[in-house]
Amino acid sequence: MDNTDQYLLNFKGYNFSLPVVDVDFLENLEDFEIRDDDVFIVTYPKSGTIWTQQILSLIYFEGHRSRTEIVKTIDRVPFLEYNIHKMDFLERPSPRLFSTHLPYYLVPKGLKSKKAKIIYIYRNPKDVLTSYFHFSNLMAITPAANNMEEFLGNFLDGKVVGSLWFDHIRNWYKYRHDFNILFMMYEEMKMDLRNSVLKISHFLEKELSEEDMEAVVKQATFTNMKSDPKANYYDVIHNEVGTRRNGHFLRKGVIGDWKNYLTVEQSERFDRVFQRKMKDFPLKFIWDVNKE
Ligand SMILES: Nc1ncnc2c1ncn2[C@@H]1O[C@H](COP(=O)(O)OS(=O)(=O)O)[C@@H](OP(=O)(O)O)[C@H]1O
Repeated sequence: MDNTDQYLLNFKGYNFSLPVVDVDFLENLEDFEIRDDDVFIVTYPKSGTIWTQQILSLIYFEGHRSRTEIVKTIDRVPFLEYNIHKMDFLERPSPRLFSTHLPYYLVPKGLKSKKAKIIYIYRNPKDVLTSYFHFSNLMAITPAANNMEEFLGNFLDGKVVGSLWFDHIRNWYKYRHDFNILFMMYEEMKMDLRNSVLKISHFLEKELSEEDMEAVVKQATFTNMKSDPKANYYDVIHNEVGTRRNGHFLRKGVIGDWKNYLTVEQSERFDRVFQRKMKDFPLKFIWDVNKE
């Protein structure tokens, strides 16, 4: 994977996906006008973005809950910096929902008015790494990850889209008081989806009826999303962006899959870096279904 330059665009110290980013848009991103009722999902890649896109669009749009309006999740909650459908964001009716992988220092400054809401989803980084490894082999727009050893090195060096996982989460947390932000953990969503949807809807000040809550939870499960063409990105990855092989964006959706892919040595190497970079970091991580 020594051809990363073909795939990465480093802009102001952060790596974007070169084939799908619009540099002119990035140049003006700081001044992108934020509305008070905008909602942003912020994630490091492979941490639960599509899942939260689905949850938010189900919370906000009756037509999505009832399955009467056929709009793909990616168009309901588009990526700010990867606007692959060239949507006119200024024309979008409120409330606008967005996704982004941006680091805290590159987001539009209007978010600092603390009116628009941000939901930051984080996931244990060994599962992020594992999910990312598979994603890199699947997608044509990322450098193929020849083997885990090589990918681990790139991940730990931040030579991937999203740059360093450690910096992303640490800084979003450090500067959290500058924003109106809720931190949610992928593993908690996995272990108690209902309660997580409740937390998210409280934060969004969108109280759901019992019936609507049921509909959201049911349609946001891994199994349901995997078989729902609006929610599983099938079209986006296979017919638009392009893949190298067969595979699904919704791969396994479990906690602790890293144990099937990292050797003991690789895991220990990861631990050493994690301990060094994350010491004093207050958020806890769940690495395994059985232990924290
Ligand atoms: N409903 C649900 N439940 C549990 N897990 C889910 C769900 N939806 C998506 N996923 C898993 O999230 C991983 C993809 O992460 P992202 O959506 O953040 O990817 S991306 O950054 O937008 O490319 C990817 O993880 P892995 O399966 O481990 O590869 C998806 O399967």
